Amino acid sequence: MVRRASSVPHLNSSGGSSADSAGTSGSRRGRAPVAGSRGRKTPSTTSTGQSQRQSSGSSSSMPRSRSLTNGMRRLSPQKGPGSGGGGGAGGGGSSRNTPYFLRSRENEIGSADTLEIVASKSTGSEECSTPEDNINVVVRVRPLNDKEKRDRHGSTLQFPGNGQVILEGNDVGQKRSHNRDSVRVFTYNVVFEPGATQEDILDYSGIKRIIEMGIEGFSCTAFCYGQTGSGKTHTLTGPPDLFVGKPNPKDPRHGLIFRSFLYLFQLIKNRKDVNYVLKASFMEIYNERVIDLLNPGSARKPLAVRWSKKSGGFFVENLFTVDCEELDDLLAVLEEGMRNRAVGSHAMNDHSSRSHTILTVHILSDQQTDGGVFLSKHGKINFVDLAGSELTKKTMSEGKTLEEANNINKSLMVLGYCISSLSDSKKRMGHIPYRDSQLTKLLADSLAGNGVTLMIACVSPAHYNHAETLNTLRYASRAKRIRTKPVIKMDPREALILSLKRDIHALQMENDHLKAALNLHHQAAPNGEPAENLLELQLDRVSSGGGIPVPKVDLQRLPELDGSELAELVKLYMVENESLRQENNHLFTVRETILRDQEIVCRENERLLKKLEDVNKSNPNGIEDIEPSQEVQPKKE
Ligand SMILES: Nc1ncnc2c1ncn2[C@@H]1O[C@H](COP(=O)(O)OP(=O)(O)OP(=O)(O)O)[C@@H](O)[C@H]1O
Repeated sequence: MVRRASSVPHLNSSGGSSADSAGTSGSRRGRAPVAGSRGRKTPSTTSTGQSQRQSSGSSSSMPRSRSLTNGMRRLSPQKGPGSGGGGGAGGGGSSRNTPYFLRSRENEIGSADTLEIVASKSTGSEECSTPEDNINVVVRVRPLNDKEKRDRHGSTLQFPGNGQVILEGNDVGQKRSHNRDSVRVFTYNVVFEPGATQEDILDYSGIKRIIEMGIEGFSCTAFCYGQTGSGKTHTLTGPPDLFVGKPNPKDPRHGLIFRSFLYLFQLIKNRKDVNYVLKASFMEIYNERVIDLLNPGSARKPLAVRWSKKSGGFFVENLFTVDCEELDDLLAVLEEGMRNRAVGSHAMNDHSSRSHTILTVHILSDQQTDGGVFLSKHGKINFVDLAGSELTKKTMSEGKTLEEANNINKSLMVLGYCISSLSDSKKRMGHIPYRDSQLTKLLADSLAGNGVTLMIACVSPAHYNHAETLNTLRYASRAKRIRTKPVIKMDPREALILSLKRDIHALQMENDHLKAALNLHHQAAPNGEPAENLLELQLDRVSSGGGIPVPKVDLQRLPELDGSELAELVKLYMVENESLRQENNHLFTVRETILRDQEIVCRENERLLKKLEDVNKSNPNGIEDIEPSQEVQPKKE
């Protein structure tokens, strides 16, 4: 049974979907990588150190099993249905009906349709922004697993619809107050019940909007948060056995990252007017050390996290960034990283992620604007799979696993502090402890800054996880209060030129419009009227006042210009701007004068008509002079 979102709230709890039941056999580690499993060519890789990227032609430094397409290519995608802004298969505009196990508040799923980019008007602006918005938070509830079913663990969650989830009961071991279970209601943008499929997450979580905005040049992040074993990795990548051997792209268990890649390529292929270059990196934060998952090396040497004055954010020095010319290249990055990430086993999850991972897709685009200026943007999408919070007593962690758990819990605690401070309107202006963990340093921009963020909170419905589920739901509620203001960051020189160009374009249009309007008046004016002479005179003055040559600029050449050339260019634009402004003011004055003259003529006409009427009235039997053309011809029978 499938219903539209608007009717969802009236329905009861879910039925399951077998399509999404995940197998858990196999291992992510210790298997031989499948080189060239997709028939790819040798990868071209670069390692980034902030803005300066070191070329790394050495094949020894390449990820072991990756086999990516060589070189960077500017795609010339073909236009097809759904092109232009990525509305195509996107966001909330899916043609499929909303499944009944998805509890959504109406209009909460974003898509590019709702995206309104507000270009800053001020000269020298470095950014295009959208209005301030809250972080989009959705909740996914996994099904009870076999063990939980065997042990007869009941569900502690209910789904009344309308984006709500009800948590019933008390923490195991806690005394019940007044013999009554407590009931807590939480509301999110969307709640995915246990029967939701991987495809539902793509269609209804808002990830499509994230991808569309990434393409538009925004910095976007999708992250999964939740206790260990709650389904974060399952949601983002699918079960681990998908990455063993040759992956089957049609497997319905593929997670959000795989599906997002497909969607991303579908969108950019439809944009004929833009050249795209994609690059990807994949890292993990393991015990507070950042490891490059595309180039871990045998020693798994950690990379440094540094502050960039230029971008005003943290970055990982010397992180590999792989050029991804084709979809297969991106998928190879995902597979390679999944094989290299740290996975362990404990009492609550056989394949527990022991690290936080961040897979980043950089989307560089070049688009020629109406004014002939090339506009380049750098959007990115981070997919963050957080390690799960865990109660070490429950997971029975010890030794290495215990150390990992402590680090995981510590960094999640710092993330919690940051989220809590950012969600408080007073505290958000104060100190936010981003620097206290590598994770928060690298997520700072996504959480507070100019990015677009989707949080998928994963929870278990089992009663014995009540405390952890409550924690996650509270965490998610807090995150929902965080407001961000997505901004496209641009090169300041490009932004300045673009802004001036935009002004000139608007003034030019105004100018054309005024001239056309004046020309109409000109034609309408009776011959010999003084207004015509005045108009000609004025228009002569206007056209002789212009004539400043419009400098042609290719933004790609901007970096080659030195300071004085750039200053000269900006000066020319400003002069042209000023001249157009003056010309337009002048045209406005001319128009005013003509309108005034017209009014005088109209009034004069009215006066004459009135006079004629009076004459006719005073001479009712008089013979009227009738023009020959106005004579009435006798009608022929
Ligand atoms: N929606 C789901 N449908 C079917 N199985 C699921 C679902 N979510 C999770 N699982 C299964 O539950 C188990 C734990 O999931 P997963 O490893 O994704 O949890 P996690 O939150 O990433 O845990 P950790 O933090 O320990 O890494 C896996 O066997 C996974 O396949």
